Amino acid sequence: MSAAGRVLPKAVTFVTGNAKKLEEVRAILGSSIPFQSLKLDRETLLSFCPAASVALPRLQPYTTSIRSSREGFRTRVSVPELQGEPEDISKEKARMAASQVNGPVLVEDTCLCFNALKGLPGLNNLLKAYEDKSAFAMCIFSLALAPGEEPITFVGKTAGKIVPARGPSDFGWDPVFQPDGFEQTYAEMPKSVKNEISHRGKALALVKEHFASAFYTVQSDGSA
Ligand SMILES: O=c1[nH]c(=O)c2ncn([C@@H]3O[C@H](COP(=O)(O)OP(=O)(O)OP(=O)(O)O)[C@@H](O)[C@H]3O)c2[nH]1
Ligand SMILES: [Mg+2]
Repeated sequence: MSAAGRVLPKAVTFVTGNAKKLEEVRAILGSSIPFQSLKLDRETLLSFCPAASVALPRLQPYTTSIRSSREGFRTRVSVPELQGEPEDISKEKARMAASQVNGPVLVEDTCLCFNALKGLPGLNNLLKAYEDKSAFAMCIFSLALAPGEEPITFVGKTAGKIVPARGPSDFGWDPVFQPDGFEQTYAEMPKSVKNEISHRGKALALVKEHFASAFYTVQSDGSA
């Protein structure tokens, strides 16, 4: 059955505990799709989603607490961190979030992949042992239109290399990732340039295409 023309009960909720991600998603999406944002803590998420307590052990959960002042939040937030294949993680996040929000949600999972290694603290030291510094940044968005519905995924990848840190250090590994074809790291380049060529920008271009072809409409009482 096609989802085209489907009426959504409310605007899509982008669920994340990461203020920097939200900032970029807002800048990239603009008003192209109807969305709002929500920070969810792990306990709330789990309490609304009994199925998650079954799903989580399968994906080996652990909790990461973010000291939010670094990311611009006033309170300490705790978001669920799952381990597994990136696409599975992203989909699982979407399932849990859709149950909690009781409506359409968009989530994302991001990783910096260096051969078999993912973005780790002290990456440069770790990579000293390797001649090949090539890497790619990957972003997987998952859209769940309703609780219990199989999420749709959108993947964006940007190839580059790991370099000694350059530029502002307010967003994760941005200072050590230099995309191919550029002399600047993600952290050094203007935000508009990063958003155009980034893993996140590419994945969101697919999300936008999906919305453009699916013709979703949001019920006029969008606050429901
Ligand atoms: O330098 C960066 N440039 C980026 O463009 C970017 N996107 C994500 N990250 C970092 O990668 C880790 C796992 O990300 P992640 O997907 O698990 O997100 P998260 O747990 O922070 O938030 P969320 O899961 O609530 O959405 C987190 O430390 C994020 O800060 C980035 N770092
Ligand atoms: Mg996370």
